[in-house]
Amino acid sequence: MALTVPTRKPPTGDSADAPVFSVDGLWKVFGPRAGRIPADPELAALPAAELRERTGCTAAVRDVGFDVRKGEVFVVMGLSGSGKSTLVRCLTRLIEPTAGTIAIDGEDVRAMDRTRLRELRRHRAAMVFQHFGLLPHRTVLDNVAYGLEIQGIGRAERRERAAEFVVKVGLEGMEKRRPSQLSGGQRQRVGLARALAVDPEVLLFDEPFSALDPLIRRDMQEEVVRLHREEGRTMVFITHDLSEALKLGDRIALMRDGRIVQLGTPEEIVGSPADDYVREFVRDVPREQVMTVRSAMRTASAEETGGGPALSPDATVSEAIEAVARTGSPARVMDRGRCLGVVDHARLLGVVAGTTQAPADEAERIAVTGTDQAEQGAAAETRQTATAGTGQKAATATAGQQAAAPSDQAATAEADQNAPAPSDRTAPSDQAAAHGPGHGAVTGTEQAEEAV
Ligand SMILES: Nc1ncnc2c1ncn2[C@@H]1O[C@H](COP(=O)(O)OP(=O)(O)OP(=O)(O)O)[C@@H](O)[C@H]1O
Repeated sequence: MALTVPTRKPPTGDSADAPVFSVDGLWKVFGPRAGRIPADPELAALPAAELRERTGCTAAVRDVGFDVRKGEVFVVMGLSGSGKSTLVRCLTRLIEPTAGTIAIDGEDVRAMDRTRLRELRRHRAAMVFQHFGLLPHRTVLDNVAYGLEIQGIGRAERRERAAEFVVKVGLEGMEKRRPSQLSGGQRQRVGLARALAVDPEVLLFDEPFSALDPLIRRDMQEEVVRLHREEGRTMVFITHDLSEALKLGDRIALMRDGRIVQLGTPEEIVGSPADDYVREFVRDVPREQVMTVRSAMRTASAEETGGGPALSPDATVSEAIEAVARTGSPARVMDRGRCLGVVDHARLLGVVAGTTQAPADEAERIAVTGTDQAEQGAAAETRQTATAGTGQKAATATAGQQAAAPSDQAATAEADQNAPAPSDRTAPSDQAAAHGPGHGAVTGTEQAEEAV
């Protein structure tokens, strides 16, 4: 598996740790009398197959809690059917949760009325689907301007803003083309530009690149990283692709059977898997490309602090291997002029071999054994960074409004999921809401337009 994990920087400023989304005890159960499942400890504890057999219900999301912090790329990863899409759709109630709490900037999402919900989806937390659902008879520029149009922004202003985002995603000169005159990757860029143009606080991406061929996909991932780095927007990104998760995520929530089995930075997930399932999941990841030197360093001797190559605590083990191989001596891990520790051949090999401890544990150990107070402070700080692991990467964007529109419609029509449903698969409206255009719920772009 080839990986290029971008160097991460923690967000700065007082609001860096303020959650945008706060989720607690969230359940989504599909099926008859779904509400009884979370309320009954015995039913709630049943494995998926047994639950289905006994109640006819599927618990797609089971007692999930997490915060999405401002400015981070929060990746929801898991195999097909693990509950990723359901979870993310619950955030804006495109799927109605069965139990639990969801807040955006402290506001209770479950208490929102229809108008407030519409406002939430259009302006605050917009969804970008796998198929961006471009309007075939409109030009690139008008497709990008479309989200602004449904926000009621005047023609001149929306075209000006749209033009700005067309440039931003690298489509300058293609403004007058129609979607049929674009490649798959270029179409994705139009969708991304449209999302960005409406300027939401959070962008929710549902496997936006999974239909692209590998090269275009990599291109688009880099585009997202670049845009995030430039604009620092909060993003929630669903993927079933581990390398995509490691590349894009500041933190990753790994899902299995509706639960989050581990939530952590890529380094924490790869370096310290929570259980055998996660360990198996990350087995083939090239650890040296994900782990940083903070997980490999040891305390420096007095002699070592004085010389040798210098690396930042965020440098990857792979970068350190290069530095150590080039100079033949241990490399110092430096933070604002202080030597936090050193990495040598043995420590670096330990990471590659998977025998080195988790980053947080390691930083803690160094904090305890460090040679002076300053070093202790620095190591503790390092641990903080490793744990927080948020980044300045990535992008801004918004939901394609025409993607949001049909889902809006579907969600509005949606029945209360706690009400009896005829079968395991719940009401058609729920399915539409659940999967949006990318899953074929509302596929026609004209339909989308009408819906607005
Ligand atoms: N409308 C529905 N009615 C009944 N069960 C559903 C419904 N939607 C989803 N499910 C079930 O909920 C579980 C989680 O589905 P979900 O689509 O959230 O998974 P996912 O991880 O996003 O999968 P994929 O990667 O294949 O999109 C699955 O078992 C699925 O069959």
